[in-house]
Amino acid sequence: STEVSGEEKKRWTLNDFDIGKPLGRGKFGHVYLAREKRSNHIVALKVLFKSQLQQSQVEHQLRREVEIQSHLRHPNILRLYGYFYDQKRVYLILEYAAKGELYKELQKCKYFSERRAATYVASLARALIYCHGKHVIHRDIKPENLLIGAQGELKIADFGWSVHTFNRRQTMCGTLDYLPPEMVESVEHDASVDIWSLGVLCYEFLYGVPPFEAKEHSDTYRRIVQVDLKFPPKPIVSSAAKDLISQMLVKDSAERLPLHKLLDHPWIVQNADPSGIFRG
Ligand SMILES: CC(C)NC(=O)[C@H]1CCC[C@H]1Nc1nc(Nc2ccc(C(=O)N(C)C3CCN(C)CC3)cc2)ncc1C(F)(F)F
Repeated sequence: STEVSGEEKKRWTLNDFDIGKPLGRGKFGHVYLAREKRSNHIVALKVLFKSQLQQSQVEHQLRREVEIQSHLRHPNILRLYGYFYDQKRVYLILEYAAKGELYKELQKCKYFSERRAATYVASLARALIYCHGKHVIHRDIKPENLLIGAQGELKIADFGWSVHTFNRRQTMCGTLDYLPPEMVESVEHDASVDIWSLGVLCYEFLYGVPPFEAKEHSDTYRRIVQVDLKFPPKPIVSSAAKDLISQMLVKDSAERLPLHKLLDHPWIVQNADPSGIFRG
């Protein structure tokens, strides 16, 4: 039937929630632990100030983030249950990730074991395969955008930079001729941008620093476009891991290792926990 379940139609308000401790600051406001009164469901409530959103002209980006993330259902993608707003703020009702922010965990550990890194990379690859299957590219895979669930599983969050690519041919019934430049350009990159970012993330999980880091932005830019990939002698990392990273950090996007092939790579097969949960 066309009837949607209550939750989609539901008009949320602040009165539906008991607000708990602050979890920290996001880009445009604070995030609080909260409990939905009727269901006692624990959520994270991200509060964004309209004034700041307007200043930074990110309203369209936020609308796209909400539209995209609310339709994605995957164990390694943070759920967006809904949103509401009042005079001054927009509230996002998000899944609560009990074990917090991955980048803090990486800072604490300096770098991860090969088993932990492979388990995380495999679960992210599965989440990205799911996204790409829905023509969604995340475009901003990095430690700051990853959270850890109660069982230690990774959750991709913050789809602020994601785009919904459509096959222009289907949408434009065959001809591209009538597309203005900005629409043709809008998807100049394809899903393989996420493969590159996952390769950078894998390197950072294992070495504690990203591969093309440099003091000046211009130097980082040059190292990226030249794919100036070097593996330091310490910490000691297996050649299988270096082989996988080398197959992902390839300049020609068509040559990057496809995500489904990543899941069959020896380093992943030998090190990743199939459940996506790192048990230490
Ligand atoms: C992806 C995005 C870019 N990042 C964010 O939005 C950030 C901005 C602030 C918080 C986080 N957003 C979320 N955080 C959680 N869980 C969480 C976070 C932090 C801790 C933690 O370590 N403490 C409270 C510690 C406890 C100990 N004290 C000392 C320090 C803080 C524990 C659980 N779940 C959902 C969200 C979400 F995303 F839904 F909002």
